[in-house]
Amino acid sequence: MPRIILAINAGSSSVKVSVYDASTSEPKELAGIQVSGLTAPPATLKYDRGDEHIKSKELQDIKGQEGAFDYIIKHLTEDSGLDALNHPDDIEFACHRIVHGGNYDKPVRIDRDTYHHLEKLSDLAPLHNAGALTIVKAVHEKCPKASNIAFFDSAFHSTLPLPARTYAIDQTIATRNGLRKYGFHGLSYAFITRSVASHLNKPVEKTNLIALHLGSGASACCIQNGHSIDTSMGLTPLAGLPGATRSGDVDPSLIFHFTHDAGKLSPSSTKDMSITQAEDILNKKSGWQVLTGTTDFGVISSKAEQGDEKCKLAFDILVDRLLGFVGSYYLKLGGEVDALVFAGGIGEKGASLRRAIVEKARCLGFELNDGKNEKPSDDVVVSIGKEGSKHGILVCSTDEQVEMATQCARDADKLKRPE
Ligand SMILES: Nc1ncnc2c1ncn2[C@@H]1O[C@H](COP(=O)(O)OP(=O)(O)O)[C@@H](O)[C@H]1O
Ligand SMILES: CC(=O)OP(=O)(O)O
Ligand SMILES: [Mg+2]
Repeated sequence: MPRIILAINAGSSSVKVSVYDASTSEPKELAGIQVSGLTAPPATLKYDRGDEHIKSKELQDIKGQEGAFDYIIKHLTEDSGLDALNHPDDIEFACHRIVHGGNYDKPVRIDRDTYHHLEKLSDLAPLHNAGALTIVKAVHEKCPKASNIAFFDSAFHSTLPLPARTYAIDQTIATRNGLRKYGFHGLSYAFITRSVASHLNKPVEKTNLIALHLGSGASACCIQNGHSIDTSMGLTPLAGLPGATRSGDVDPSLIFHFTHDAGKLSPSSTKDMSITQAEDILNKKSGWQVLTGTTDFGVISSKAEQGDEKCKLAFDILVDRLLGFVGSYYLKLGGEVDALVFAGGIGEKGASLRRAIVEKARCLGFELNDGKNEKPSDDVVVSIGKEGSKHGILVCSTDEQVEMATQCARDADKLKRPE
């Protein structure tokens, strides 16, 4: 029997699942399925298995994350081309990307206690945790034989030094309420660190990177000797860089001048998650969407080039904020930087954004190979730097699902539910 791992990445509006055979040491991807558009129906299906590809197929009557997961399990078990998975009982592990993991510094099997603990953290990641926990519940019901494992986006940053993780506030209250920098996108940064070290032929423990994960949510990470020593997100994924619908850093007093109702409960609160008007505005009603009318940074970049003023401002804001983190992390690494790494949808596809950043970082010894920047190859890690320049510049096709499956296969004996 093959060892089947399902790696599940539940976003606020989509559920992505990859299926792996982990019978051998490196998990092999058998299929990838994604149901998107859950907040703006009709939902759409994307499916890839070998030569079989379905793109943007409209689905009717899919309700929420649970409905999407039901559909996904049915599709996978009924696909006659996916021999290894014919029944939900064939799934040995279900790996869940949980964005906020509080003090957890490694993956854990989800039992009743961990589940309730994670429920309490939902308020701190209002776009993410509640959706992921809905899927944990669905797997528990639909795939009773699977071991449910939580992989935390915050775990990679458990190495943050005290000054980097501490806010300058009353420490009694900070400790009591767990108010510190946690940092996120850690599964992606773990994948990036492992893949880039292997590309550079260096041990992970000697690899220093400035890594940028730029997707719907965007963050930067300073990696020294393979460990996170600083990152731009904070107590919640709102801090740092702006994103699709997030403001990123603002003066903390700003919200009280924006609305008199900042502390009131937002109508988008649910029984599983309470969220204030302030959190609603800064997490869901800000960022690229309100500045330009679209969340697609590809559209923003090309309109900016054509002279659209709103898009140009949004593009320049991201460049401005990114330069702040690149400069800061360069100093924190004492200039000993193996590479500046671009990842996530915007980092991987946004040639003009990469060009704008590297032009300004030229004074630090970063130089671009323009041809490679315009058309990086499909490899997992691609160099786009000029040969002979002081520091490397890389594009990494990051993959949070592969990272979960790899860690799960490595520690399978420890993570598996006792019979
Ligand atoms: N050609 C492009 N140039 C710049 N950004 C792009 C391009 N194509 C897509 N993107 C951006 O990539 C984002 C998706 O990144 P991804 O990492 O897949 O997001 P998520 O955080 O939802 O997983 C889209 O929202 C879009 O803004
Ligand atoms: C942590 C986070 O912001 O994740 P995403 O970019 O997937 O929304
Ligand atoms: Mg993402």
